[in-house]
Amino acid sequence: MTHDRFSAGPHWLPADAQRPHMSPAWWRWLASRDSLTARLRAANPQSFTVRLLAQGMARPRLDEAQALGLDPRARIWRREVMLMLGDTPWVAARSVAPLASLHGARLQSLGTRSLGSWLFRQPGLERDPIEIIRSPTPTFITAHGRAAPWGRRSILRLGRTSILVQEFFLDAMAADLALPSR
Ligand SMILES: C=C(O[C@@H]1C=C(C(=O)O)C=C[C@H]1O)C(=O)O
Repeated sequence: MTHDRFSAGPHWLPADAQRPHMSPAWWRWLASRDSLTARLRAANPQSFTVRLLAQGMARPRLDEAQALGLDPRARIWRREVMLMLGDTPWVAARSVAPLASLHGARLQSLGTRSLGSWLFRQPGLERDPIEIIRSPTPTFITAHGRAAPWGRRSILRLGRTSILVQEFFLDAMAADLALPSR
């Protein structure tokens, strides 16, 4: 099975290394360590929904395997969603977890409930440092919208379960929030 690739532009960099290249408005979205779902719901409670694009076993992308310290041939669980405000996709998210680390975490049964709304309720949740990428173009979002200038990722840890959560902000969100071009 070929690895899913995307032209990632420069590599994932620590948030602080990218901070000088972005506006404060983008920094507030990219660097927040709380739940993105909660922030989107606050932006428009009535119309936030999760559209499930794909979920199940797969092979990691090379950058995902490297972030999770996995052999690229390892099988992982992956979930791809669009976070919607009304009919508009604002964020494309791809979350990846090593199968061996799931330990019964009820990720498969999430459906269109937000991963974050479950994760951030778990006691003892830990979040690794956030990394940011400039101009990502992950293939799974091309049919649903154009990526805005930034994407972010971090590993969320719950006991022995590690989930690499990647969020790619879309142009429509930038337009709706009148966010600057970078
Ligand atoms: C991690 C969070 O959950 C959000 C919801 C996701 C989902 O439902 O698959 C994936 C990533 C996040 O954008 C969050 O709310 O911060």
